[in-house]
Amino acid sequence: MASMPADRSPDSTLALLREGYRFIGDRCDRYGTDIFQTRLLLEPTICLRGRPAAAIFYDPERFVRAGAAPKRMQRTLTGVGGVQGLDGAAHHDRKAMFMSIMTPSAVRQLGQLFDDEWRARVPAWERAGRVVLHDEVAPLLTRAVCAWAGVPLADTEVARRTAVMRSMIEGPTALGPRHWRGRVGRRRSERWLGEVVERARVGVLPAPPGSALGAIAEHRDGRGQLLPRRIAAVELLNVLRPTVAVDRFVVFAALALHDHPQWRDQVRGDDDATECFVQEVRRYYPFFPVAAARVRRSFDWQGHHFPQGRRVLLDLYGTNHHEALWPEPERFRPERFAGWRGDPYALVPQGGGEHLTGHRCAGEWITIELLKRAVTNLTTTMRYEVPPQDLAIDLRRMPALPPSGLVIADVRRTA
Ligand code: HEM
Repeated sequence: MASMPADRSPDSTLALLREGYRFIGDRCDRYGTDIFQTRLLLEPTICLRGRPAAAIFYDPERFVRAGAAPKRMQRTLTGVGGVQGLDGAAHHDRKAMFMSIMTPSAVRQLGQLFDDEWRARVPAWERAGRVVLHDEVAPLLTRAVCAWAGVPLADTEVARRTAVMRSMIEGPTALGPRHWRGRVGRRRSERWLGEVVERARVGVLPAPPGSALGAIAEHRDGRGQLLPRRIAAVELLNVLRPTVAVDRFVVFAALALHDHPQWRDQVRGDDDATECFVQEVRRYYPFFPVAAARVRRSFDWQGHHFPQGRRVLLDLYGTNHHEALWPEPERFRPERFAGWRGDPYALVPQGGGEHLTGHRCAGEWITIELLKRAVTNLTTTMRYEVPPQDLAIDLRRMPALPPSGLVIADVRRTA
């Protein structure tokens, strides 16, 4: 059995928080491998990156998710009892519920709602002189996804609910008050959505057919049981929260248009080019650093032993920037996706493998649709300036974003 390179430090949790997205990649480069062992949160952990690694990581015969996610992540970002921590038949059943919502027409409908919100907001941006795109896009997504999901939302609630969902996204890696805001935000949101589910179940709030609320409130598990109210709330939040988080990708897309202005013309009126651009945004910019799992039963792979129960991290960012998969990985080149046939283990910003049978993100098609709408709006329905500001992305900060949130100025409608 080959010996696995190992970090010397007794625990590397602080190094991971300090080094951020490059924590695994830098060590792999240093050791000249795509696998090494370290200790995180005082537990031995195997870190992997690259395509072959992604292919085993997303093999449900080899890995399980139960007990893989750290508590601080569950208490802020994902919740307890949701689809992310399920395995086997329970996971298939719950995941089928999510995927039933993601029909092509439903995805388009959400795109249209976002588009309508965007266009309705442009006059306010014209009047404002300058706005922070990150702050502006999130409420549009909150409104669109709540309307789409069948969750009532008064105008007066939009800002608060948006802020709370953001706090959950920043919670897992934050320390002190920012982390606690994430926990409180999750508790409040689960209470709110638990009530919404209850009202749908008793018929006070009829859920539109095919809506996320309808699918989740009425879902019955393998034993014919409705989901407990809190779990239903966790799952409804699993639709709302990540949709609002698409705001970060929208900021990255706007940044890419700013840094590579030749793409403004290329994407205009060209759906294929827009898709290539959006895929490159998802590959290039940092979002989720890693995915976590545990070894189901001991096995050997590429001469290395994986003992049962061992925690394993797959470097999503590092796989998206792996030289063997992506020539010149540190260059933003949307043309690399022209004619791309897809590869479930190469482009993994939202996880890899299969949507239905594995833990790949349920909202990938939604993300692509919303990003395409945003790129089209940024290039065809308005023009704007990007004043001097700090747009540097610090890969040590998770989740990453340009510090300015991307300020745009002198917005004018063009369509
Ligand atoms: C903002 C962009 C998004 C990113 C970067 C993202 C990323 C991810 C990642 C990395 C995973 C975990 C994969 C794994 O465990 O191996 C995941 C899972 C998931 N995502 Fe997303 N996601 C996004 C948007 C969405 C949207 C829009 C939705 C729903 C509307 C969504 C719903 C889910 C669900 C339900 C899961 C759990 C799937 C499972 O465990 O089977 N995500 N996402």
